[in-house]
Amino acid sequence: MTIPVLSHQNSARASAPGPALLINSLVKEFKPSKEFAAKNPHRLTEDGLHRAVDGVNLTINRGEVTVLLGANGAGKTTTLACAQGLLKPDGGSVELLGSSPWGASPELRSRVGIMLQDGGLPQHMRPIPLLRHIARMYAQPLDLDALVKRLGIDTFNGTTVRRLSGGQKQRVALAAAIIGQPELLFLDEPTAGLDPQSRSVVFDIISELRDAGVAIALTTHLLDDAQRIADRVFMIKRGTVVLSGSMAEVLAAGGKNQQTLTFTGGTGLQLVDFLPQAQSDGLVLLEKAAGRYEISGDIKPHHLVALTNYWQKLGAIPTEFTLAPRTLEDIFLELSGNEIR
Ligand SMILES: Nc1ncnc2c1ncn2[C@@H]1O[C@H](COP(=O)(O)OP(=O)(O)OP(=O)(O)O)[C@@H](O)[C@H]1O
Repeated sequence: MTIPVLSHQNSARASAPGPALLINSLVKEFKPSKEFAAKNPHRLTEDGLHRAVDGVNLTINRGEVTVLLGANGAGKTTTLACAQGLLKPDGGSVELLGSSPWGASPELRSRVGIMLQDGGLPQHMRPIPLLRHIARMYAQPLDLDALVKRLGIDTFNGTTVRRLSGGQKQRVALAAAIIGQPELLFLDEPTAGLDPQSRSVVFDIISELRDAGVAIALTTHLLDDAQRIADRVFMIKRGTVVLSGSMAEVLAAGGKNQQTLTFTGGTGLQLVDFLPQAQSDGLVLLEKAAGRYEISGDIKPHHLVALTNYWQKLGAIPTEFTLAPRTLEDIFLELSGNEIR
């Protein structure tokens, strides 16, 4: 099932000139909390401020899903709040559908859909009356009955927003963000907390919106989901973009022939035991958990031969063995480090 009406209106928008959102050299500073200032003196400006966004350049194209990645506190929400006109930056510029987002006209606002992390929905209303109310604010809303059925909202309409589960609130928040047929859609963690069925429906809806020409800016910590859905990636670390490009470019960053081999075997294995030349070939072996290993790098056929010879000598085979290209998660962890923020 696809979302009715959607393609009709948005296909014309997909060919509108220029990107849907253009952010140039964006800077946003906050007065830091005492705790932040004490723990991070090196991250304060000369004026004692915390520069949460430090020169971000970002483009969101029509007909594409763009994902913003970054550890907690990296500056994603602040960047998007500036882009949406909710925060005034201290430097740089933002063009939202060709105009400034600050003091934006109701007409401009009606072309932008925003799904917030906490839903931002009135707590006392039931979902369908709430969505009907929101739909009335738009000139050409989506077919409410079809949307509600698609997202399974009809199955919990007897409950007010306050009492909905996290995943149910997410679905209502998504419906509220797209019902006005936005040209540019901001989705904050759209698949967090969803069960597999709802997650799959949300993926399908996002793909259909993208195919209909909607520009989608998405933040998520679910890197599998990001890799599955996004066309373009911006990775933010401490307020600056550290990696950007198409998904294919980002996955190829740092070497095209990077792969990860995972297997389970006896504990305490040393790389040199079974792959004598592996270290000089630049491979890295990690024992991720007891008896569970990960070899990463430019893995060649002779490495696999050495590995199977080793197992033949032992008279054993691993209980699990996978060889896969580097994932977005591998790249994210390399760039953002393992430290918790
Ligand atoms: N109003 C504010 N006053 C002071 N500091 C703030 C304010 N808003 C955000 N910050 C700080 O700015 C930094 C960036 O926060 P932001 O919410 O943009 O991060 P994020 O990348 O969205 O993180 P998360 O993944 O946890 O949502 C954080 O250190 C945060 O504490």
